[in-house]
Amino acid sequence: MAKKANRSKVRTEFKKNYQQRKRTGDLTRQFNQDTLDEDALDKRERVSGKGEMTRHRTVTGQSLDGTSTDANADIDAADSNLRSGRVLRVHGLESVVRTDSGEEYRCAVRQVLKSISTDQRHIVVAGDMVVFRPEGTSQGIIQSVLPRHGVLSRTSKGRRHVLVSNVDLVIIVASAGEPDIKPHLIDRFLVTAEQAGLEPLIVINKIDLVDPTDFQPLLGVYAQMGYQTLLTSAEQGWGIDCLKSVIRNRQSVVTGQSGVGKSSLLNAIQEGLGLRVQPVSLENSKGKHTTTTSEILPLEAGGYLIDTPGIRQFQLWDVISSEVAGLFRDIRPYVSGCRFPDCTHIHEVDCAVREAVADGRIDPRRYNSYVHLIEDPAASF
Ligand SMILES: Nc1nc2c(ncn2[C@@H]2O[C@H](COP(=O)(O)OP(=O)(O)OP(=O)(O)O)[C@@H](O)[C@H]2O)c(=O)[nH]1
Ligand SMILES: [Zn+2]
Repeated sequence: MAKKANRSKVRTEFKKNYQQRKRTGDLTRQFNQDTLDEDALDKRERVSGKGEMTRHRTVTGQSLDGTSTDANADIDAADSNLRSGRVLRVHGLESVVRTDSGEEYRCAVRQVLKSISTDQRHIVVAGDMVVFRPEGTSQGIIQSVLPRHGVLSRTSKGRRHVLVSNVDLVIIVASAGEPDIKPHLIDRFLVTAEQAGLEPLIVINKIDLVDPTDFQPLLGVYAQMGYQTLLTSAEQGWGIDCLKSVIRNRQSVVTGQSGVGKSSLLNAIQEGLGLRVQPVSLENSKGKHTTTTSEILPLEAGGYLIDTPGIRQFQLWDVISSEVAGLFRDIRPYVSGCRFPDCTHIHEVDCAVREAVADGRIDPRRYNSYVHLIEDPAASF
């Protein structure tokens, strides 16, 4: 009975969303509020850039399509006192910025930047590329935030909260045992990565606890969809070199349930990354959240790793149910074959998705993940 009521709720939501998008002629757009918001912020920035902000505007404008090196060159031309760098972490009003040459500055945010943001918490986030004016050898003032890509965010109490920016790889860590693998949770993280337009890498850690061949069928399904997969043991050092080579020179975010070995993997990748590792709680085998602050960790081999506690629980993410099918790579190709354009692929007749499940073209376990995600988007694990 409760399930029936839930299905009808899901259907109503689908319809509402479909109709709204139809009205706005926006049926093909992937949900990417982040980009829109960044554009809006950028516009506000340019408007308020008149007069006092002229030099800042020049720097930002010239850096729009530039890499950090280009940005540096532009800045040198405009003002030799300005430097660029990446925000490693934000502590209240202070951000720690690292330059390309590895120097770190503790920076405040320029007052005018604060006034153009509707939510002051979002002016600067970990991962941002910023232009700052050094004051002394270790302090500075952030003048501008360069345009972001690969933004991960969540909505809390109706407000968007950017967790990290400029990400290009999401490492989804699961464990082969202790805690047991949860393919549904991997699928949820995959949907999140697809939604944000980021490349995912699926890592199954603690492979020392099981027979690796047990995982071949599961990994085969993911590989068939074009996802990169990797078996590791942080404890035994297995698969670590491979992981290192995949993440070299990229900015990767580490995600996954508590206790799967994220911190252990980071420590195995690079000694002294300094993350705390605690034994999995004996009572429930779920592990404790021992990592508490967001941080971009520079890698000796090049690139950055991001450990962000806020993205560990899927329910923190915004996923619009009518768009979920399009975020499942294996379900997406069938969606256009359904009789009803607002098909939920759960109970409708002439549903191309359900037909593909019935004759084995879609893995039934993946389809179950889809149904769970639609019926219980806020499921906790
Ligand atoms: N057997 C085995 N145990 C591992 C492995 N990797 C990590 N562990 C253990 O799993 C437990 C949890 O590891 P963490 O690295 O703290 O896990 P986490 O994902 O960072 O946990 P949170 O910080 O709570 O999110 C620790 O007791 C580790 O020693 C592995 O490859 N094999
Ligand atoms: Zn359908």
